Amino acid sequence: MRSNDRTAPAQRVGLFGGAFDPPHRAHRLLVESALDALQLDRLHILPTGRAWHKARSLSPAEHRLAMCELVFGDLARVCVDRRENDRPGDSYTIDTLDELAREYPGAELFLIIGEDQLAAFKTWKRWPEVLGLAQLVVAGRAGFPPAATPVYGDTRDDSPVPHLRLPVPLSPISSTTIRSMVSCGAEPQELAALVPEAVAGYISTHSLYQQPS
Ligand SMILES: Nc1ncnc2c1ncn2[C@@H]1O[C@H](COP(=O)(O)OP(=O)(O)OP(=O)(O)O)[C@@H](O)[C@H]1O
Ligand SMILES: O=C(O)c1ccc[n+]([C@@H]2O[C@H](COP(=O)([O-])O)[C@@H](O)[C@H]2O)c1
Repeated sequence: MRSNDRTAPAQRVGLFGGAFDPPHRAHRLLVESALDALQLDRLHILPTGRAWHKARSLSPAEHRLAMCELVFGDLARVCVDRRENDRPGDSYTIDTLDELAREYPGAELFLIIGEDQLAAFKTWKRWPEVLGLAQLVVAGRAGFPPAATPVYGDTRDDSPVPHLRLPVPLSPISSTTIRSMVSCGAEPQELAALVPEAVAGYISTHSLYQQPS
């Protein structure tokens, strides 16, 4: 099929952003599930540059990018995309979506987030425009009750945000737990259920997360 063939199906492009400080096994599971369930042609992993919405400062970008390569680098159709770290100022998803919509004209964009971010979604910059550019795809998260199902035509301020659900088992893993275990002296092998061995080794080699955060 020629690339300018009008009958060619639209490309399906996923975005998965996060602090990834560090990336962990639940992130990897979400990505595998999204590639499969959404039949994505491409999935951009987007480590946050400046997280305006987080109280703590993130670890240096080069460490988080390197750990993302260790977690996701072997997956076909997936790229670790550093653009939010190269852009000056706070990181906003709408800016990334604007860019990717231009880079993939006519593509269907899917924005993958966890239940905790869905709950905060109406605090995001220009969130109605985010919904105009991408389909939200939500993974349930242990400790966060599933959001209500949106009702077509409901325009109340507190109406549920339209989204698809990702069929992924609930996982209690968080980067916070990993940082806290490391700062309390956990050995790399004690992190085996939470991060791939290569990431546990990277954290240890670079002495990350030695102080409580
Ligand atoms: N266990 C999980 N289940 C479902 N979604 C998750 C899980 N962990 C992270 N996510 C989602 O992955 C994205 C990136 O998350 P992030 O890098 O902030 O990890 P985190 O574990 O939430 O980190 P932290 O504990 O530092 O807040 C977010 O959309 C978040 O909701
Ligand atoms: O654009 C926004 O205003 C916005 C507000 C909060 C979170 N986000 C994005 O949501 C993604 C997950 O955020 P977090 O805090 O769970 O790592 C990440 O890509 C953030 O940049 C984006």
